[in-house]
Amino acid sequence: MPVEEFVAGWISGALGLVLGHPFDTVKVRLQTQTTYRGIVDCMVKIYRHESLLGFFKGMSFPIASIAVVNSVLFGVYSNTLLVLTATSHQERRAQPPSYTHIFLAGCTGGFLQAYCLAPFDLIKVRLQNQTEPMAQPGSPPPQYRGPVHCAASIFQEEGYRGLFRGAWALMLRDTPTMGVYFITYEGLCRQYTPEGQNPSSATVLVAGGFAGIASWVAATPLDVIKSRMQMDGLRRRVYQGVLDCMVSSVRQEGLGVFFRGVTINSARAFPVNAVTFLSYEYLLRLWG
Ligand SMILES: CN(C)C(=N)NCCC[C@H](N)C(=O)O
Repeated sequence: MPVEEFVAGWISGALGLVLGHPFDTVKVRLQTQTTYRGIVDCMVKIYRHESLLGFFKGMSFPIASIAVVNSVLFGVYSNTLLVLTATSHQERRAQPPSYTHIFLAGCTGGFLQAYCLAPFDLIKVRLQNQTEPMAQPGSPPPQYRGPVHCAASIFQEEGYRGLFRGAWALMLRDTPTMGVYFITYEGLCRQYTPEGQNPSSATVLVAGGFAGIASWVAATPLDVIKSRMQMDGLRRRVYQGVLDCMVSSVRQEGLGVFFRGVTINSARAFPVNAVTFLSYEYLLRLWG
């Protein structure tokens, strides 16, 4: 099994993650807390109460986990295409796979990455939702002192299964939307690249950016539900499951709830995924 795709997926994912984390913090707050009036209000409040560091809460863990998660996504995607079409990454420009194969490979990558991502994403969301200022002498300590403490507390209170809270919503979110992600990327690259050639850096940046936006617009409804399921049970259980969370969220907040965070998700998705795909393609060409 070729491993370059796994390594390239890891490095490119880490670059994208650092760039996108401040947007991600604002998004998670908007989706799970009602104290903010919008993106700007949320950013101003985070900056005033928690300083610039507030935007980077919960980042150390995703940086470590991106090694697993993004490499699983890109590695499984590419190796599934290899099984389906018997072409390696280098051969695919000359013999492009069908969109059905690309979609199936993307869904497979998304499904498997969601399983690896679930505990890391839960810890990230719990840490991002802590509104206490960081390292202020005299202020009450936050519930979780850091990612390891957060993981240990969840494990102690809720057992191994607690670490997978929201995992179903995450799998439902990621399986089809990763198909959308790779189809958009490949479709745009093919559209703007002469047959048989590699796409230019500008094409990769634009196609990667739009692939990120398309997949996140499709993913946002389940992203909201996923974040709520992950925050559920901190004091008492509110939702019985994914469906119950959807129904009660719509009852209380209307259909618009499914698009909470869509603007910030899209603003984050463009630069993150432009950089992710550019570094991924660059590394594979370097090693190929
Ligand atoms: C849930 N969806 C839609 C996605 N994860 N889409 C692919 C983008 C992956 C990238 N690491 C990012 O975080 O934007």
